[in-house]
Order: sequence, then structure tokens, then C-alpha cells
Amino acid sequence: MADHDSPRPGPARNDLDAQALFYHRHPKPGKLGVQATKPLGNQRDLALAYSPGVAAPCLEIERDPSLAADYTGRANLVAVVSNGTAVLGLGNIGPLASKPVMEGKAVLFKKFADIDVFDIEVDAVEIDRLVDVVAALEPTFGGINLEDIKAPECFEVEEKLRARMGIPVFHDDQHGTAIIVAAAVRNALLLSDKRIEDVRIVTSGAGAAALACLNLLVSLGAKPENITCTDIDGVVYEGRPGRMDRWLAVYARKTEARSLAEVIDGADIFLGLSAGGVLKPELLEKMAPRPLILALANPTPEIMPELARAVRSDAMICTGRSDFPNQVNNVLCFPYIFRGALDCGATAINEAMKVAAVDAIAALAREEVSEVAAKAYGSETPIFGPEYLIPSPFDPRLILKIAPAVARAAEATGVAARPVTDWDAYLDRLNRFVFRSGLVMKPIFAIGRDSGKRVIFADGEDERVLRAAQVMLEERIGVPILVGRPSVLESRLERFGLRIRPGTDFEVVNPEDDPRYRDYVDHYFAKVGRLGVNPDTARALVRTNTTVIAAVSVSRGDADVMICGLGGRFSRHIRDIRQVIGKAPGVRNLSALSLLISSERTLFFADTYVQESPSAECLAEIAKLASVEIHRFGIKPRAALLSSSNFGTSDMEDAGKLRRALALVQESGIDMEIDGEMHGDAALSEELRRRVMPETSLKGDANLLLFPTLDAANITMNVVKVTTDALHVGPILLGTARPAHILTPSVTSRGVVNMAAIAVAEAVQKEEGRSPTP
Ligand SMILES: NC(=O)C1=CN([C@@H]2O[C@H](COP(=O)(O)OP(=O)(O)OC[C@H]3O[C@@H](n4cnc5c(N)ncnc54)[C@H](OP(=O)(O)O)[C@@H]3O)[C@@H](O)[C@H]2O)C=CC1
Ligand SMILES: CC(=O)C(=O)O
Ligand SMILES: [Mg+2]
Repeated sequence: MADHDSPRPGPARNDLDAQALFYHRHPKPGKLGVQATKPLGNQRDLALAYSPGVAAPCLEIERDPSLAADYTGRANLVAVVSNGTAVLGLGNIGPLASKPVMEGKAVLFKKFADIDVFDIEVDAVEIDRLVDVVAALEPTFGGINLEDIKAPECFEVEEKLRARMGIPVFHDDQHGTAIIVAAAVRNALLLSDKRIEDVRIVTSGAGAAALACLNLLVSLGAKPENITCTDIDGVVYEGRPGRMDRWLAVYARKTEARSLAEVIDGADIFLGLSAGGVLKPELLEKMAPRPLILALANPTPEIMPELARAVRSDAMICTGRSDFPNQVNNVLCFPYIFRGALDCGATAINEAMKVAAVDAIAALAREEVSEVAAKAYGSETPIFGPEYLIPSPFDPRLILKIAPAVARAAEATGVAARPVTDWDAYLDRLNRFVFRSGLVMKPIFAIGRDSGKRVIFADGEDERVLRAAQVMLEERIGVPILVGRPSVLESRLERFGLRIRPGTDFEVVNPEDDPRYRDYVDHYFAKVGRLGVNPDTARALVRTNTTVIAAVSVSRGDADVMICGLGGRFSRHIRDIRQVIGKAPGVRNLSALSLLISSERTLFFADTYVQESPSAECLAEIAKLASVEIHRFGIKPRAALLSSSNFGTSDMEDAGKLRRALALVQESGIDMEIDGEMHGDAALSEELRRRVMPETSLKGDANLLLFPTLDAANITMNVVKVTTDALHVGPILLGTARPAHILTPSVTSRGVVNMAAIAVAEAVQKEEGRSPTP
């Protein structure tokens, strides 16, 4: 094994570490698995997948190697390769310890661009050994993403591999970072009205990332003579003793200056890719007007934005972190540049493709933000300016802009082995990916962030709620109020290693002893006194029934939204909510919507929990309420009324009911795509649907499935959930006067957070009077 500079044994050092360890360990160790993409259910499948059938594709590929893209997963498979010599800011921790980072990169590739990854940690510090190992992997992969390999070795490793391999080789820490930096520089210079040819650049850091950034900036017009590098030993000057390889020598200057303080005078751009805190605020005073400060060291930038801002109010500031504006991080680039490269069978990622990525990213920040993209940014639509120089990593347009730009550049420069032929179909495929990825919840979190909405949890003592409450506080998506006994809450928080504490971090409603008890009883009795509940029972329920307590709290305005149902029967919880919170004005019936997010689709189902056999009127109302909810996710609802009858093939009572519901929705003038009654497969395939109903008013695949009965909806939803390994979000209770949701006993803590976020988003939009309307 390699020598490791800084082994870090021992227990978690802080609360985030503890959570990260738990996250990586449960429910299965690690972040990755392998999934089969073909059925293997019978003897015939086995004969096709393996011997003897597998011989046919083998021989085809032997005859024509390019067919590997048609018969294997190679064309969508990238190796994330590291030898662990420069892992994030952790240094040389070795290949084994780097594995969580490489698995992490793999997950980002998959989530943001649907690219499959094998993470390859190689025990090889010597350049030639590493190069030999990676080059020998060419038959397996469509691309190589080198990661966290230290400078200057990384330069030679990449150079040699690019020369030897016929697939893209891309050192992410160099070029991914450089592309984002170049996009930020381009936009900042537009705002400060400066030309790249004229600007003076000073770096802190002269490693993999810094030198690659400078090379790209020079190729875009920056003048080498306007650039000065500094590193841990100060200014990089000609003849300096110590490391002076051919990559660094390009930027070694003839100068008597020896420190950052001596060279920052008049600089337009500070490029920090070194270590936290190295840029002292007083140095900023010397910079040119409207300077750009790229303080990109992770996790602590070279200077914290607030310190920089205090000295230079005219500065534009970027960091590598997500908690400040202008996050310059290579995650904004590597998934999409590989997407474009793989989709055209690129044999390399060349300069033109990198520049295309820079152009696409920079232009995206200057574009007006669409309604859907705005959801990635929270309630405030970003406007191009000093606080928004580059897009957020969650901007759904990134893949749609960068991948095609890169593929076009590959084609134009002759490195596309399989050029895209049908651009409309390609863009359509990328679009569909964006909306079926796990980013579905992102707009909901963005709406609720920093809203300060108070979420009361009836099951405050439940471990899942305690974990969820901590996440909510960290993610700033609402202020939790927990119904529970303070001593129990304290001891459980301690036991689960959670940091939050009652009183300081969240409010508690103690059912055994709360000063508001009498007021709550009065409030409750006023609601249920004429529903068969006598005063004694009301008093007892306000002590013992935590759903009643939460509902009264929301009804009185002590909380904005409520979450219950982690235990007990749905029917009891909904009775309490009905009685205390009631229905929204104009709503005739409460109903429930469930969301399933799988790798293939995002599907909403209704009514999964409340109305046993909804009437046509009720179904029409469900369609309308569900449509409002789906709009909140930034998704355009496309509804299908499902039946065993396909456009009039049956006269069964339920089929007639669905036809009446369709007519009611259409008559009501609601602007939504809806059709039916139809079979489930016709709903999910426009092609099948058009075969029997060419005039269908529903375009594409339905994403809202409406059922004639609760049984049908609930059974289908659960079967789909298990067979597609989907994430269930819900049930989302529709039609209440204030947001109130009843979870199911199998919910996870992540499910609790998701539902709290949905409730908060609903409260925010209702308050703003801009609840999306169909
Ligand atoms: N935001 C983003 O997307 C990315 C951020 N980074 C960040 O950039 C930094 C460098 O990464 P990378 O280039 O891969 O690493 P390297 O190890 O290749 O380079 C680090 C460079 O920083 C210099 N340096 C270290 N400490 C100091 C200091 N106290 N003062 C001045 N210079 C110093 C080093 O000098 P010497 O060689 O003499 O020690 C070296 O030149 C890390 O903090 C990393 O987190 C990196 C990639 C992407
Ligand atoms: C962001 C990244 O790749 C790094 O810090 O190494
Ligand atoms: Mg890295």
C-alpha cells in the first residue's frame, strides 16, 4: 500500500460526521449497487443473457468493435479512477480510503446525468503503473474520469492516457474546475466591463486545479504575462528552488516579488485553489475596482465571503460551497460534459468541447429563468448579476444545455464516433431524464427554505421524527414543534446521537403538562361538542391523543402545518383532522394523493387512502386538487382515468362513472390534460393509447393516475412501489383547510422530511396567495 500522510482513525468528530457515518452504513454499506437492466425470469431469459445466447453479441462485437455500444452497457459506463493521493482537501489518504469519495462521484454521475459508473481505486502511486492499469481497462468503459490524483503526477498520467486511449480521459479536478471557473470569469468580466486580454490574475495555489484553470483562461484570451501564481512558498518565480516542472514553469515569472501581498496590487481576479483562510482581508484593498474573488478551497475558502464583502463591497465573490451564492464546483460540469461525450461516442474530450461547456454554462446564467428552473432556486428567481454569476448545481437546464453543446463540438472537431442524428429526439430524451430523476423533491424544498413555517409533529417522540426534525433545521425547511414528553425527547436525542435539544432548537408541546392545556380543551370542545364528544372525553383526548393536540395547535394558529400518522389507524387520524381543521372553502371531500419516484418514472396516484368509491363529482374534484399539488413540484400534470374499460369498451358502472368525471373536468374549464377511461398501459404509453384513440387529449405518458376505487388505487400503488423499487412520498392529504398530513407507519425519517417539506411548501404558497392553480 501507498504511504498515507494522514490516517484519521477514531470516532466521529462532530455531529455531521456521525450522520455521514450512519448514512454510509445504513441500510446497506456504501452508496452503490449493480442493477440488471434485463429480465432474468426463466430458462429462456437465461439462454439469452448467458450461454448459449450471449455468444451472438460476442461474435458481433468481435466482427465490429463499435457494436459494443449496441450490445453492452459500455457506451454509458465511466470509470472514476483514483489512486487516493490528493483526496479533496484530505491529502494522500490512499486508494481504499478514497472509495467513499469515488462512490460519491458515481452517485452524482448517475443522479445528474444517468451515467453508470464503476469506481476504481488503484493501489499505484507510480505514474507508469497507474497508466498501465487504467489503459488496460479500455474495453470496459466509454470514458475515464480521473479523480483526486496529486499534482504534478496527475498531468503526466492524463497526458499519457490520452495518448494511449481511444475514449475520453478527463481529469475532473483540473478540467471540471477550470470550465466552471472560466464560465464565472466570463460572466464577471461582462459585469465589470473588463476584457480578458487586459485582466491581471493572481492565484493562491499552483496545483492541479489552479494550473488547469489558468491554461483554460489563457486559451480564452488571458495573457500569461498578466498572471502571477503563488503557492505555499509564495510567488512562483523563475529559478525558484524546489518543485519546478514543465507545467508550473509556464507561469514562473521574472520578478523580485516573493509574497501574495506583494503581487495582489491592482489584480482584477484572485483565483484561490489552495487552502482555507490564506487571503487576508487587508490584501483585498489593493485589488482593482470590481474585482472577482474566486475563493474555491474546500471546505474553508481562502477568505469567507462576509469578510471579503466588508472590505470590498464592489467585489464579486465565488466559493466552492453550497451555502453562499456563486458556488463554483466541478459537479456543475463533469456529469454533463461526459453525457455529451458519451452520447456521440466521443473518442476524447478536447478543447473545443471544454469551451462549448464554458459557453453553455456562462450563457445559462444570463438566460431568463423559466418557471420550472426557478423552482431549483427557491422562492426568489435569480437574476444575472454579481450574486448569480453561474447556475446552481440543481438547475435542471444544465444537462439540457451542456450535453448537446458538447456533443455538437465533438462532432464539429471530428471526435464523435456516433454523431447525434436526430437532435429533437436527443433533446426530448434529455428532457425526460430531467423530470424522472430524483430531483423531483427539489422544488418543494426550495419553496419552503427559510420560510420559518412551524411544523407540529404529533409523534414527536418517534425516532424518525427526531431525525427528521434535525434535518429540517439543518436544511432550513421549517421550524419543528414536537408533541412529546421533554424527558423522553431528551433521552432519545441523546441515545440516537442527535444534536438538537428541546427549548433551544425546537418547541415542545408536553401532553402531560402544557400551560395551554385548558385553552386547547376549550378549542377542541367547541369543534366536537356537537359531534358526540362530551367535556370529560375532550379533556382526556387533549391529554392522550397527540393527533388532536397537533390539529388544535394548527387550528389555533400555534403551528402552520401538522404531520401525524406514524402509528395508529389512518381512519382515526383523518376523523380528528376533519373535525378540528376541516375542509378548505369550496372543497366537498378530503382525498389523498401518493407519489412514487422510481428511476424510470415519477407517478402520482389518487385516491389511495380516503374515498372508498368516489363519485364522478368527487373524482373530478380529486383531479383538480391533485393537479394543484403536482404543479407545486414544477411538473405539468397529465391525468388518466384508469379502468378495465378502454375508451368505452365496457358498460360497467365504474367505467360510466369515470366518463362522467372526465366530462365534469372538461366542463369546469380547468386547464389540464386529462383523458379516459382507459387501460393502465394505454395511460403510460401514448403509442398504445393512440392505437385505440387517435384523438386523445392527453399527450405523452400520463403522470397522474386516477382510479375508480380506493382499493384499485392503493393496491396498484403498492405493487408498483415494490416492483419498481420506488420511493413513496405521501399520502398527501388534499382539501384540508390548513396543511395536515397523515403518514403511514412504514414511513422512514426521510419520508417524514419529504412530507414536512410538502406541507411547508403548501403553507408558503397559500399564504402568498400563489398556490399554483390548474
Ligand atoms: N471548488 C472546486 O470545484 C474545487 C476545489 N478544489 C480545491 O482547491 C484546492 C487545491 O486542490 P488541487 O489543486 O486538486 O490540489 P493540489 O494538491 O494539486 O494543489 C494545491 C495547491 O495549493 C497550494 N497550497 C497549499 N496550501 C497552501 C497555503 N497555505 N498557501 C498557499 N498555497 C497553498 C499547494 O502548494 P504546494 O504544492 O507548495 O504545497 C498547491 O500549489 C483544495 O482546497 C480543493 O478543495 C479543487 C478542485 C475543485
Ligand atoms: C470538488 C472536487 O473534486 C475536489 O474537491 O476534489
Ligand atoms: Mg476531486
